[in-house]
Amino acid sequence: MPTSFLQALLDNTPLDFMDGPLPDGSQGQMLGEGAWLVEPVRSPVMNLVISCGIHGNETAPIELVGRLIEAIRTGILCPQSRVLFVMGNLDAMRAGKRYLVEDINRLFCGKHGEVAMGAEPARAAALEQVLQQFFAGAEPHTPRWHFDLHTAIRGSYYEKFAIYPFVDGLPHDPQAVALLGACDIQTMLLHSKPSPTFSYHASHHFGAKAFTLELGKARPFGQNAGVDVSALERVLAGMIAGVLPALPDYDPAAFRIFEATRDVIKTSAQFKLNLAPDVQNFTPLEAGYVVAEDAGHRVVVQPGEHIIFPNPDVKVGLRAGILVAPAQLKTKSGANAC
Ligand SMILES: O=C(O)CCC(=O)N[C@@H](CCC(=O)O)C(=O)O
Ligand SMILES: [Zn+2]
Repeated sequence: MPTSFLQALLDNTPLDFMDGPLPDGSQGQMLGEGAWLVEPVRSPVMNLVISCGIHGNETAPIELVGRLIEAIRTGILCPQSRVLFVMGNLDAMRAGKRYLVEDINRLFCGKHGEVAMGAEPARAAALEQVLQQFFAGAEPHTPRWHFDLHTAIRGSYYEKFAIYPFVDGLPHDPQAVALLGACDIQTMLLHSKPSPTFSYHASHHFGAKAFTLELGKARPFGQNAGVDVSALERVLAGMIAGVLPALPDYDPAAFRIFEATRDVIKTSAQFKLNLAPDVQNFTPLEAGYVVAEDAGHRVVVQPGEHIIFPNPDVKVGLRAGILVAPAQLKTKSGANAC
């Protein structure tokens, strides 16, 4: 058995050993750099995208995906689903950085065409193409899922949480939330508008049930034992093998649901975030507090708002945090698009 997929990818050595038949007869095929397609022998139960490394220093998800890939390559895991594994920002992964010039999770839904040309906009465009190719090959009426695995820059009140993208005005699906519960993820942020992220792209353009999962705090390779991703790994392995776990009905008491109330946008170089560097994700803020100040305006906290992803170091024009508030799963409509 040659070296692991992940090691070869990080070392930038040839990956031709990933093309061809797998121990159970499934077929593996590289669809470009860092994107591995697995086609099962029989008609696939579902279409499943598992991505990681969209931010290069978020290593716990990269290690998890590496383990799933090796389980398939060694015949321990026999795919009954079509699976696309995506390693996102390869240059940043190799450099151990979130990104080099552009955050590619701000460049999907075509936003890569609105920034200066470079390796990261090109990578976002290439990943859009890979998703297009993958879903074009999906059999009609087979379920489509996308799990985009991340870790957060900061610590969080709730170590693991999911971001469920806006579903273009459709209700967020309680059964999908119940599935995340089976992954030991009980905290959900429901987005209420389109975003230029990989998961929203898969949801909006290809109708996948898509999530961004935050799995603890970003740490270097080999230092992720502190976060327990075993339940998620079991569920993903099951889905690869064509099985969804038996799900109880959605129980509101079992989940902490938050809704995004608004993004805090950095609109100028004068932007100032009035939060300590160690403030955790989901910290409740006092109503009336000026959480951010920028050229010509102040962001004043409304009752019930909490902060996640506070980051004053983003580029001007980008999100420097999200204000969220406790919510219920809703069934509202009002379509929109990215
Ligand atoms: O910890 C942080 O500040 C960012 C962690 C992260 O990468 N989160 C994703 C969330 C994507 C979404 O809002 O759907 C991101 O910022 O891209
Ligand atoms: Zn991330």
